Amino acid sequence: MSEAPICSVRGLEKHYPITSGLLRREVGRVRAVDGVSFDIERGEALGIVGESGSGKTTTAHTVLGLEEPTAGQVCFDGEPVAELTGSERRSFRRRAQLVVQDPNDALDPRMTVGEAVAEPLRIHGLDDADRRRAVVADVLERVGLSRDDVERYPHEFSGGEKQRISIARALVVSPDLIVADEPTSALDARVRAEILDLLDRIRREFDVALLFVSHDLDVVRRSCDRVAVMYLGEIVERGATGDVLADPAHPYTRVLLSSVPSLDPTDRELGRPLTDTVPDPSDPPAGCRFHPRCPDVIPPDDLSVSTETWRAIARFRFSLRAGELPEEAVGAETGAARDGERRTATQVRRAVGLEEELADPDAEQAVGDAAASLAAGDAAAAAETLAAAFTSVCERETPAAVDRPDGEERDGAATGAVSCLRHGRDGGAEPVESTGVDERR
Ligand SMILES: Nc1ncnc2c1ncn2[C@@H]1O[C@H](COP(=O)(O)OP(=O)(O)OP(=O)(O)O)[C@@H](O)[C@H]1O
Repeated sequence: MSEAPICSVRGLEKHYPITSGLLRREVGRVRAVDGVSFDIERGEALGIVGESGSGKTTTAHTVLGLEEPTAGQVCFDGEPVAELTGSERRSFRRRAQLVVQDPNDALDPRMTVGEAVAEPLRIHGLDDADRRRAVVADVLERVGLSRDDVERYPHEFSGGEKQRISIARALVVSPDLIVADEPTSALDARVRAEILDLLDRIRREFDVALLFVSHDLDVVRRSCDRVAVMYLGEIVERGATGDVLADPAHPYTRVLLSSVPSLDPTDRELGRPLTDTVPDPSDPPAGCRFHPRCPDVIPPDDLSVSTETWRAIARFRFSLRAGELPEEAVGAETGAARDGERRTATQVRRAVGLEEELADPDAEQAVGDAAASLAAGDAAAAAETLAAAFTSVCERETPAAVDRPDGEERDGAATGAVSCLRHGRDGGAEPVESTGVDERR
């Protein structure tokens, strides 16, 4: 593709200050978006996918200029958005439109459909009322409504129809980019499919680019040419949708995929995160931000246990830190044991799946000590022992984005990238594909 992208995002950051006291002194920052880069080509559909709180909406709003970036740059049609003034800024506001999840947020209940869809035209300078009426009637038909709907009010329409009206409002000013933030999550499956079909048709008919923000991989699979996967304010993997979903290179992408109910149980188990708690974006984990949840977290070089055992150790360590240990593993003094009885170290080890003696003597010593500390109610000592004995490179090194292993090339450049230390390290470990095989003894 030789034409410059319609939108180009580089090193984008959006941090929200956390303040305290009367003087509202800054005591921290929510790193909602933390160094994100991507391009949206003209006429393509790019999906941003990730769990709640990963920074998708903040990215979308910052792209549209609704939020000011803390750092980094958004260029629209080659121009830095932050530097646009006057008519250029107005033109950007027309050319980049937003469709939100709940159409009720976009529609004034006191305005007729005709008024609602005509409003952006008026704001952007189409003063001729007859012309406006003609354009509105045409757009309503293009989104699957009737030109006779102009006199009706939003409450007379179903959820799906209201979303069509809000799409008509975006489309009426002939944008080059529509940012659709969870456009179908409030709709039932049948209507969702209809709205996705509509957006797809609009993209082709009007050659408008779409930025889809969604937590739903099925939406992305269905509607997007390319996908960027976000976790805790960062893009961890991006590439052609087919490549990324068929062969995810980042463990987080596998975790997201494994939450899709249609997968077979083996795939689902492979993508099970070590812990469920998403860390606070004001205090993200060091190194790879996903490491405390990552089922493929890299073991210490000198550890000689099976992959399965390493996973159990890592789960023990990070669940303890996240406060997610099973009740059976928690000593009475920590206040969480149901029966108020003290646990034995053996019971703790059984509860975390490490009851058998480990072949590696150092690992055995550390797990035994940690279990004993926990049984005695000293969770802090247990956490310290595990952290000292089982430090992963994933918490020391921040992964750089490297080409996806099987990424196709376009114009000589790889189309996909992954930020995971399992890829691209010199002699680095390959992604873990199997469970239960003792690979390290
Ligand atoms: N105005 C704000 N002030 C402080 N923190 C914010 C603000 N807006 C968002 N955040 C925080 O930034 C992080 C990213 O939020 P964002 O809404 O962008 O995520 P998301 O991936 O779109 O999630 P969701 O799907 O739940 O909307 C969250 O931790 C959120 O609490």
